[in-house]
Amino acid sequence: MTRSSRTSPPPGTPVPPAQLGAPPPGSALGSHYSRCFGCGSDHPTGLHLAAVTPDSTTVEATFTVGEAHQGAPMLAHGGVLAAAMDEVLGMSVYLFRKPYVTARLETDYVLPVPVGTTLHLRAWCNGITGRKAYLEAEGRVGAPDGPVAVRAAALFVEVSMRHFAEHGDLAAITAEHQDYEVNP
Ligand SMILES: CCCCCCCCCC(=O)SCCNC(=O)CCNC(=O)[C@H](O)C(C)(C)COP(=O)(O)OP(=O)(O)OC[C@H]1O[C@@H](n2cnc3c(N)ncnc32)[C@H](O)[C@@H]1OP(=O)(O)O
Repeated sequence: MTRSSRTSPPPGTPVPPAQLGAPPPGSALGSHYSRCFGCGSDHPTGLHLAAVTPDSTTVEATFTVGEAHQGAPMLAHGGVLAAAMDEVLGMSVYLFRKPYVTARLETDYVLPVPVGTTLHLRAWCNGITGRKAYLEAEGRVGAPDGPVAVRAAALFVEVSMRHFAEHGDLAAITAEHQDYEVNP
């Protein structure tokens, strides 16, 4: 992956261990919001990512490219592929049990991805320092060890739950997802 300095952890940045309260190894990861474009089951044309954590610190997910996800005829749109990477990266940082948002997302498109392809996604953390989490992900065609089609590197920044209350619809999130206190 070609990463910029903004998505590369400073030397010595520790990779955090699995957190107390993280889903146990092998757990399926639910959606954080049913209308989320990435993981929501109620989104009619969303990505419907199905994800598990093998070890409580990384995420593996699948996403099948549908007709609603085209850019060129019968090929996945690059922005949709970036969204899939953003989602799996977000799922992985969420394993560290704090709210984060994407601050920067870098993507390498390595292969064209036809409609009907199942991408096998994997995301992991390269380090967390202060509010900044450095993450990486890849998407492989057809199988977990298939050819790499997409790579991503990202900086996520920790926010408080007030971020969602002030800028979005906190009630809609907390109605479905009650393991965060708004005013801890
Ligand atoms: C309970 C369920 C919750 C479910 C959550 C689902 C979330 C799903 C994930 C998403 O979809 S996120 C959506 C897309 N992202 C956003 O909408 C974020 C929009 N951006 C912001 O809100 C703010 O810019 C941000 C919170 C990221 C940072 O603003 P702040 O004012 O809080 O922090 P600040 O600007 O001081 O930055 C903190 C640090 O990050 C660094 N930083 C911020 N943005 C950066 C950037 N783009 N590139 C590099 N560094 C960046 C910044 O330089 C600084 O570094 P230092 O601490 O070393 O000084």
